[in-house]
Amino acid sequence: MMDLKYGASREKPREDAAMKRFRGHRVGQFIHWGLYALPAGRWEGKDVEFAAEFLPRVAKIPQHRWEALANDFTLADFDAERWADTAVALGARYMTITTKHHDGFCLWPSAHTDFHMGNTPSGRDVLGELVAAYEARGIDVNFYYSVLDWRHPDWRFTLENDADNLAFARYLDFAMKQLVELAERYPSVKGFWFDGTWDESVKANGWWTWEVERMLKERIPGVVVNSRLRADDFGARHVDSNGLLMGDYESGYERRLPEPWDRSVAAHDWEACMTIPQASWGYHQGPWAQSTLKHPWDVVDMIAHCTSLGGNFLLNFGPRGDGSMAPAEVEIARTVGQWLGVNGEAIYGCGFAEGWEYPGWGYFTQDSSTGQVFAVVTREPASGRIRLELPTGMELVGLQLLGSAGHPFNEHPFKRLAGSVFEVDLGGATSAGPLVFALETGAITGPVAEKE
Ligand SMILES: COc1ccc([C@H]2[C@H](O)[C@H](O)[C@H](C)N2C)cc1
Repeated sequence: MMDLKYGASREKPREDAAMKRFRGHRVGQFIHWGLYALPAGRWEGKDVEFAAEFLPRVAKIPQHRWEALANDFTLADFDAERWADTAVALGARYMTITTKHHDGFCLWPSAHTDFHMGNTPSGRDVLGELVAAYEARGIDVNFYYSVLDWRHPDWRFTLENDADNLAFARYLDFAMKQLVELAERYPSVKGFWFDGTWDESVKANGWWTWEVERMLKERIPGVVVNSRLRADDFGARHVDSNGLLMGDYESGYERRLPEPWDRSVAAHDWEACMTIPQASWGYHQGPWAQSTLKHPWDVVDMIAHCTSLGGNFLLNFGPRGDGSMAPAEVEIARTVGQWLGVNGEAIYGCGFAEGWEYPGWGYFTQDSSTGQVFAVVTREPASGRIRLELPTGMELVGLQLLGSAGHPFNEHPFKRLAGSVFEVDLGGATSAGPLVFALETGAITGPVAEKE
């Protein structure tokens, strides 16, 4: 093991109450909102693909024209209560909001820049309104903060000379001041989601990333920080040069999940973040985005996939320029939330089911406190039957289809194929969306007649 000054803070996952709470949430609402929601991927009458929040870079928009958007950011239809209601509808237990994205615009009245909400027509403190509305509903709030800042004069992608080093030192000082400001203004925030840390300039300043994590944890005990913030003494990111995870959970899964399903992922805490369109985080009005919205059952499959490997799933919403949520995204939230309303006991507070192999037709999840195992069937075989392979020596005693109150364990048709292998006929089971069974199991006590 190398002796690192700015490496991982621990070798094992955090087991304190705040981390257990974050881990048990399993489902979060990501929100990307800023000036980019106004053009929404269209500039000078032309749709620009792959560019909602990236529009200023992709369309090479002059800085002064981008900054002028602040004058149109009227928040005419922004209502934090309605946003929070969308999170409730989704069944989200936490929300992560872009306080400042790569363009440098701040959703709070920062004292350290002029590019913020205070210099817009409404002057409203968007972050303050959101924290109040979400916490009133018992939903934890986390802050996304982009270290990358395209607007700030002292930002550097690389450090070529002393002048660059001096400028970037000023930038890191500015960013630290903004992070202290966020921690002081909104002390109830539960986590920080850092982004924009892939450039050489940041990787060469692992000490700063270590200092940021230390400062936040000093000011907000229990606060949860993602792995994207951290670089170690040698510029290694997420995982330090000794192979240990930095930050409190791995956050490299962006618009992808662990494929193939691999139990080793369950060794540490992690979170996958996902867009509803194929690839747009900010609202993009064009068919490039709007024709690629995920189906609610795709989202349910991803939620169960993450839970089965002990990870959280953060589904992104891109509100429109006027502050209204996009109706199509709200509809998806409602459908997923209705499914979670019936089947959430297989997700919330659940994780990796030790000893259960990946079944192919869906996922096994296990309640971390009761040990109850669930089968989430997201890819029903054409045969209408699933092969249920229990850990060796275990007996399937019965199974309960969630949401079918009164459906006693033993009624559902299943038969033993061999030893601890059973087949369940899904035939009669009906449910809105993927089926979930609570499994009642026991130890095999006597000889088992093997099927010929
Ligand atoms: C391909 O390079 C990317 C892709 C996504 C990102 C940003 C997105 O704007 C969004 O904030 C996502 C979470 N982040 C990684 C940055 C660089």
